[in-house]
Amino acid sequence: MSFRIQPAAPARPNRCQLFGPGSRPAIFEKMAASAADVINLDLEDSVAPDDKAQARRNIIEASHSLDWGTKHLSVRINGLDTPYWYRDVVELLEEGSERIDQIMIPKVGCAADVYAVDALVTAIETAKGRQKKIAFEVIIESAAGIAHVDEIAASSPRLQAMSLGAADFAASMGMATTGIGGTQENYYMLREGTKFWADPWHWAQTAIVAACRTHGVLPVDGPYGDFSDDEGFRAQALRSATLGMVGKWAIHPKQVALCNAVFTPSEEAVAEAREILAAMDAAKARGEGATVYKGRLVDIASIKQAEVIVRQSEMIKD
Ligand SMILES: CC(=O)SCCNC(=O)CCNC(=O)[C@H](O)C(C)(C)COP(=O)(O)OP(=O)(O)OC[C@H]1O[C@@H](n2cnc3c(N)ncnc32)[C@H](O)[C@@H]1OP(=O)(O)O
Ligand SMILES: O=CC(=O)O
Ligand SMILES: [Mg+2]
Repeated sequence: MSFRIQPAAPARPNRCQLFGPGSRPAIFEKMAASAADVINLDLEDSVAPDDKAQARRNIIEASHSLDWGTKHLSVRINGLDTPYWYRDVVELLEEGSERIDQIMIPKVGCAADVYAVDALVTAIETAKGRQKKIAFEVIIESAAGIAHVDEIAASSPRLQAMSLGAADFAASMGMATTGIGGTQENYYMLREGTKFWADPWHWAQTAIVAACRTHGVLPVDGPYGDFSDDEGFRAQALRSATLGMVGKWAIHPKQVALCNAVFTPSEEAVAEAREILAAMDAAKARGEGATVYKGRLVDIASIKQAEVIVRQSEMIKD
C-alpha cells in the first residue's frame, strides 16, 4: 500500500452527459430541461466545418440567455490538430458567460495537449478578470491517448473528468468495426461450437478508471451510437458502472433516463450498504475487524466499498 492517500474525485453527480450540436440551437432549451447532470454543447465532430463559427455564436448566446439550472455546463472544443480550437477557447472565454463550467478537450494524446489549452485558458481568464476558473474534461479516443492515459489524468488541476470515446478510439486503433460501443459481432470466444461474446472496450475502460482513480478524476463512459437499442445501452452502462465509471454520455434524449437508472444506486443497494456499515460498527464495538453479513464475509475493505455506494447516493438530490 502506498503511503499516498488516493485523492477524491470531484463530489458532483456525473451520471449522464447529454450531447447536442452547437449548430442546433433549437434543442438547447430541451437539453437544459433534461434530467442530465452534465450538458455538452458540441463544437467538434457533430458540427460541419462551415457551421463552426455560427455554432460558437449560438453557444455564447445560450450561455447568457438560457437558464441552465444546476447543470454542469461543458463545451466540447475542436481538437488541437484543427485550425478551430484556439478560436473556440478565445471566443468562449472572452464572450461567453461565467455560466460555462467546463471545456471538453477531445482527442487528447499526451499531457502537453492539456497544458497547451490550460496556458491559453489561464491567460484569458486573467486578462478578462473571469471570476470562475474553468474546469476541464478530456476524451481518451486515440492510441496515443490510451498509451499516455496516466500522464493525461495527472496533467492539470483543472481536470475533473475523462471519457472513453469509442468511435474515434476504434478508428485510431484500426479496430474492424463501425459500431460505437457495445457488443461487437466478431469479438467472441468459442467453446464447443458456442459463441461467448467478450467486451473489446473493457481494457481501455479499466485503464481509464485506474488512471482517474489514481489522480482524483471522474471516469466516464462515452457514447453508445445505436440509440434504438435500449437493452444494448443498458448492458454497456451496467458493465461500465461495475468497473467504477460514474456515468455515460447520452447522444439522444431517450438515453438520459437509461443512464440515470444505471448510475443512480438503487434503494436496495443503498440499504444494503448501510446495513454493512452498521454490521461493521457492531463488529468494531466487539473488537472484531471482520464479521458475517447475510452469510458472507465483510471486513474493513467492505466499509470502503459500502461507502462508495452511500456517497454516490448522497450526491444525488432528485
Ligand atoms: C461520436 C461522438 O462524438 S458523439 C457526440 C457528438 N454527437 C452529438 O452531439 C449528437 C447529438 N444528438 C443529435 O444530434 C440528435 O439527437 C440526433 C441527430 C442523433 C437525432 O436527432 P433527431 O433526428 O432530431 O431525433 P428525434 O427526432 O428522435 O428527436 C426527438 C426529440 O428530441 C429532440 N432532440 C434530439 N436530439 C436532442 C438532444 N441531443 N438533446 C435534446 N433534445 C434532442 C428533438 O428536437 C425532438 O424533440 P421534439 O419531440 O420536441 O420535436
Ligand atoms: O467523441 C467520441 C467518440 O466516440 O469518438
Ligand atoms: Mg470522438
